Amino acid sequence: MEQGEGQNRIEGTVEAVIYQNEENGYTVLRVDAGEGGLTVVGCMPGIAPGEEIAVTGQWMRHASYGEQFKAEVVERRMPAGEKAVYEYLASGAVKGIGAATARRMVEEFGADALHVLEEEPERLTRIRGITRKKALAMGEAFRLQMGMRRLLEFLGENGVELKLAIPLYRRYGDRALETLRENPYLLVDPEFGVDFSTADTLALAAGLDGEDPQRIEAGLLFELQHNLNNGHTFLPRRKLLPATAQLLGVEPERLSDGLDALTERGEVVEERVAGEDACYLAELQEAETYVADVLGEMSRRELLPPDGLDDIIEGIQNAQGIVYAPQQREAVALAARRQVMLLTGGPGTGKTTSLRGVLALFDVLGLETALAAPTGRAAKRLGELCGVEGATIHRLLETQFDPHTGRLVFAHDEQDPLKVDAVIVDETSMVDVPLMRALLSALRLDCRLVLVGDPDQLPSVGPGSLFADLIRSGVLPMVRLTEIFRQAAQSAIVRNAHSVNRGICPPLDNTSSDFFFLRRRDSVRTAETIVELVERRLPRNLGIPPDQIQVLSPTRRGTAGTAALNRALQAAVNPPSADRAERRFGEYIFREGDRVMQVRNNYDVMWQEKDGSAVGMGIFNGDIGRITSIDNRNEVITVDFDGRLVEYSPDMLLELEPAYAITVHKSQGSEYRAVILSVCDGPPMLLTRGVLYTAITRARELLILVGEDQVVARMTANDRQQRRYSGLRWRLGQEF
Ligand SMILES: Nc1ncnc2c1ncn2[C@@H]1O[C@H](COP(=O)(O)OP(=O)(O)OP(=O)(O)O)[C@@H](O)[C@H]1O
Repeated sequence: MEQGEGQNRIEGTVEAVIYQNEENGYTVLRVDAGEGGLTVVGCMPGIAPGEEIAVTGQWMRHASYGEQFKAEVVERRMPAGEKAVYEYLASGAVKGIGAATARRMVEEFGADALHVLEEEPERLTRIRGITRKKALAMGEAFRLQMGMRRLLEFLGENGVELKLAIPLYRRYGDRALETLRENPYLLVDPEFGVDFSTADTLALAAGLDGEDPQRIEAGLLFELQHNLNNGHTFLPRRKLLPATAQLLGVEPERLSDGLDALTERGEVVEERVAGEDACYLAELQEAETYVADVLGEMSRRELLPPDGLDDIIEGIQNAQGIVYAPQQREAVALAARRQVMLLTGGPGTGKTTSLRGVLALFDVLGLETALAAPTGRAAKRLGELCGVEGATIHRLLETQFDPHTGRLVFAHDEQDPLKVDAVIVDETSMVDVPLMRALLSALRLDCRLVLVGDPDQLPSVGPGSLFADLIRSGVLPMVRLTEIFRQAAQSAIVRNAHSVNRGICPPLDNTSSDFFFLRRRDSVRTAETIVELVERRLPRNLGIPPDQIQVLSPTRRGTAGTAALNRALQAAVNPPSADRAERRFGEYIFREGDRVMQVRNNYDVMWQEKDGSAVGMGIFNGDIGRITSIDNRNEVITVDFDGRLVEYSPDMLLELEPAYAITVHKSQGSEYRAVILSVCDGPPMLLTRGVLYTAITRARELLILVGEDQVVARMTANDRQQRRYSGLRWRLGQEF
């Protein structure tokens, strides 16, 4: 599709509804606008033939369907006149009314039929065959529809995305419009995801005073919510007040009462934590306290080790065909004595080998053990390494949507705990506080827990620096593996990862066979080299096909950022072709054969195994797949995620991005045969040691850095980590 220019307005009568998606309201209409039929597309749930509409939007050219009008604001007028009312009712627009009933209604009430239906449905009983019960049900169905329509009009008039009508309705039912008018700030809830400024404009336009308590409280909650994305579980009062004051354009002193009101109502918890006046969203405070309490409790519990533990470990070593180093032996032995433990270490220090040892021990002890990881890829890899199935934590807990709140809930919790005796979690550095809370609440009281990870990897995207906090608290039983095994030490990838971690810039002299540096003096040349490596050099010279190479960049922006690299790599490895369909979506052109990534957790999307053998739910942030087909007629893009096929409708495309190049942050928890990292100048916040270390440790066989050597040196030296406000370590310390 090509985008036309400027806003246009058309008016007409709906002739036919060609397509309507019940879930998200996406609709394709045939509209009679006086000069023949037009195609209008957009979010217009419940719209029906016979309705008069006035639509503001833009003309677009669709590759297969030609010109169509994309609606942004839709004003719907009720059909007037007997003919239009009849057509509207006969179209099936109102549940329970078909053509025959429509005819009788118009015969009886004329053009007033709709008024009767909405205001005095009991009068419908005058029509033969309509009982009182049925009449009331018809009236109710119509009123519901009118509610949706008015809600849509309100959203349209206020420049809020129309597609929010559906989730608003799901949450608030027929009181949605009223509730929204009373409190426009509810749109800022993460479920609706509207900018604070949009909701604020709406509220101010409706006459709310700039210092109204409602506005101030909404601003404070937004600021706390927003800062979860920066990894903070709380904000100190001394930061929260000025930040909110700036957001709202009011004096900080004006905010204290609002904060007090929120605390009184229990939406915010203010608590003295590690010398700060910590302000928490209530659920985060609860989650953090819960995690500290439960892990503190588990840490104190000592278990009786089995008789002959040494012999058992001996047997496990023999079965694995290795001799444990002392630290590894200690790890397995600790798992026999404690209910919870941490197992940490850098690459090649034998974490996985020890984890397998613990798993084997639990097996000998007759414990049923679940293996889990925070991402799908990490879970899969863990399963492969251990020879048993690994699951994502979300899958283990069985994610469900609460249809009333539209929020995510887990099937397993204190009421319905997991039926396992032990859980081993890998890549724990990626687990945030709310997810750990959910996991802990689903463990039986005597369930064992082993948390494995590398604390020097980038921290979780979500709030908290959980794994690092657990380690630094010194409260949990822990084994830290430090010895790099000979086999691993032969790899320059492993050696250099460790040296970066110690702040020593790795040698960039290309004397190894798996770690290379290609010096390029600017980002244009860097990008060219990266494309050449993926397109020709690695496939031809080393036999590594493009789909086993992952290009990484610390940043999205700039010539050597992921956005530009994706365009360049797509043009090189999957160029336009007559036999590969494509579809434009925002700034992207998706094409059959493209490598793509799901960028949000979507728990209620359905996948089907390629061979049709199984179906399931859920595709997660960071999952990488390939577009197998683009059906522009039905507006469906099919993506193959390692054998699981998912169909993306237009509204889901927001969750899909090209993945020839991805940011280092998105690569966490995944491994690739070959990794190419672009190292060009950029903001120091992104050029950190943690980013370089994480990127290097993603590579299994080959790592190539392309760019400027000073940038590599600077990244190695830049050990600044953005401070995350979190009270977990402090709370664990208080426990003892
Ligand atoms: N006790 C041992 N004796 C000999 N080799 C070992 C021993 N423990 C581990 N290794 C070898 O060292 C290498 C690294 O071990 P492992 O994969 O367990 O480390 P890791 O910490 O999980 O590494 P990564 O984080 O890179 O996956 C492997 O090749 C493994 O076979």
